[in-house]
Amino acid sequence: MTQENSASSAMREEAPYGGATQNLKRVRTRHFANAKKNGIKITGLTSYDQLTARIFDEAGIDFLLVGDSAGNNVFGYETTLPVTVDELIPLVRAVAGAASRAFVIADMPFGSYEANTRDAVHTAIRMMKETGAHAVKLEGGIRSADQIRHIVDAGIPVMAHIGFTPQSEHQLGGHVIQGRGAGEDQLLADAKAVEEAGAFAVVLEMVPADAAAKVTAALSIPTISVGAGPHCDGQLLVWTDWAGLTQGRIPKFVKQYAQIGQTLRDAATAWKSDVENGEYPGPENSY
Ligand SMILES: Nc1nc(=O)c2c([nH]1)NC[C@@H]1CN(c3ccc(C(=O)N[C@@H](CCC(=O)O)C(=O)O)cc3)CN21
Ligand SMILES: CC(C)C(=O)C(=O)O
Ligand SMILES: [Mg+2]
Repeated sequence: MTQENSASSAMREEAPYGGATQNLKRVRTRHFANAKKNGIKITGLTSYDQLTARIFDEAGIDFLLVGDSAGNNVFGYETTLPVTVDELIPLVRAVAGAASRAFVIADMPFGSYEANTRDAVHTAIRMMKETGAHAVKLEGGIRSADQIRHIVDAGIPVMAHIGFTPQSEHQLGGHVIQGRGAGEDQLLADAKAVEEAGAFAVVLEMVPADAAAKVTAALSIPTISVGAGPHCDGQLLVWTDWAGLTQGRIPKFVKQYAQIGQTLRDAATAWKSDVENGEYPGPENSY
């Protein structure tokens, strides 16, 4: 039996107990393909540090994306545009070092791949060499197909990202849903282009569910939804949105699974009060 066959039959057995890749030593690109073939949903979260990486890895999340959304969530920028490769690399290294099972993907920052295929390959190689990531992600469909092909030719798996692409939010005119009406043909053409260029999966961000369903049916590679409805092959969210840590406007597609922000605020308030009242540190916290 080939490795391919044993992996997919193993996944069929595991499916009822814990998702696409539960008992695997390390998630690989072939498991993304197998999951689509077998109708098992793929799960991903962003992560920017070793603490969350370890927790999400232990929970069995299939892949961790070290997103340039670190610009908002770690560095406090208003957009992802100012993020540099040098800023992102230490975060990717932290996540890759902490994840023993999850597939770790390094986002390519704005300005690090668009101008030409040389820049794209150079950045992707830096990411792999200096971080221990297993793949890179970049934004754009037809416009990024040459870059995807050249990175794949260098031996690096690429996750594509189409629909709403935050690095071009000023061109798109804000956080606008993509793939509506005539935009559906563009979305399908972009999806086909990244598949043909060799991407192993494609993120669809802020796309109507029915358009995402058509893309998912038209592609052999898995589609990963970020606000693209239930018919994609997998789901991905920005962890700080999902855990209730982000301040300000949260997109409608996010469902919050925790209220970490409120938990931390309550903890800080209680601790401040205990210190001021002389209740902390007690004898049990003193030498
Ligand atoms: N996945 C993701 N992409 C992002 O670009 C992003 C995040 N998450 N989380 C943090 C911030 C917040 N962002 C967003 C993105 C969209 C809306 C939003 O309200 N969108 C409208 C739809 C807009 C439309 O009608 O075209 C919504 O109702 O969700 C808000 C904040 C952008 N950032
Ligand atoms: C929202 C995802 C797809 C992303 O690109 C990021 O977190 O940077
Ligand atoms: Mg990103």
